[in-house]
Amino acid sequence: MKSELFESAGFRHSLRAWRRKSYHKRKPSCYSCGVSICHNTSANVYEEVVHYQRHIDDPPRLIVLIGPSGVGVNELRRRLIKINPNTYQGPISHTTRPQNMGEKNGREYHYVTKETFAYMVVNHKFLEYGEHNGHMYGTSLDSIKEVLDNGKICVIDLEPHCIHLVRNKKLKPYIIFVRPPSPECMRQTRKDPHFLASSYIKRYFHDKDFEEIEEASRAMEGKYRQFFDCVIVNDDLQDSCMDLFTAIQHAQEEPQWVPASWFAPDHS
Ligand SMILES: Nc1ncnc2c1ncn2[C@@H]1O[C@H](COP(=O)(O)OP(=O)(O)OP(=O)(O)O)[C@@H](O)[C@H]1O
Repeated sequence: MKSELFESAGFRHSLRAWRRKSYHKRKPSCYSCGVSICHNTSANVYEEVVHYQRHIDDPPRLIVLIGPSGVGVNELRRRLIKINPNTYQGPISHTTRPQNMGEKNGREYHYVTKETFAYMVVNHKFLEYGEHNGHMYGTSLDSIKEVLDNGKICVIDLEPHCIHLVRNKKLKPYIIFVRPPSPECMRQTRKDPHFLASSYIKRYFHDKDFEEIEEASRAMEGKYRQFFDCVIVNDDLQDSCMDLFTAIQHAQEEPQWVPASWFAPDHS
């Protein structure tokens, strides 16, 4: 749990801040294709699907949370892990920032040199990576597999243009879209919380933020809806946590529709 707290305080803000910067520059980077804007959504509306029931000996399915910035993806993920750190875990990220006193390599982060980080980038080791305050941060695919191999349910938040990087037979992701409630409901429920505004300063929500979140949500859903296994409306925080918990249990224990290609023989 400790590592998760450190991680959310440090890396999440760093990566999310970097993502925002990327939006403004209109240059999100995608490791798999190396281009600045990746449209590789593998969108196949007529995808063949089969029923899949996870076997008890199979590794847990990866849980992916997607949602517009400010909707509460990180809060839901943080609460879920905090409530049951023996069951849920986030991947340990890599960083080039120096290790602080009291931190342990592999607990808060994997601390690596700039050269090692660059090597990992070139070798497509990262699902997402970015720079913040002069240091690099990244989530490696191996760190996700490590959590799953330990029998824990790995919960990540991801930008939707990266869905195709995890949507494969090895990770068998279950993708949950976190949708905002109406702006009016957000106004009522988000009176106290602060969020990371595009100026990278934490401040109270403004009315305009709620409209922007709703707009971003609509755009995201319009483009990526076919990949979502489940939608949670984040109105009341406790209810949403419960919905998330229930959805994850369903994903792990009950039959779900998944792409038939996950069970096709390998042609290697
Ligand atoms: N259902 C809710 N009710 C009230 N406050 C909420 C709810 N969900 C999230 N919040 C609060 O809203 C703020 C923004 O949430 P969070 O940081 O999780 O957003 P996010 O989707 O991860 O976006 P970002 O990319 O900006 O970090 C936080 O202060 C969080 O505690």
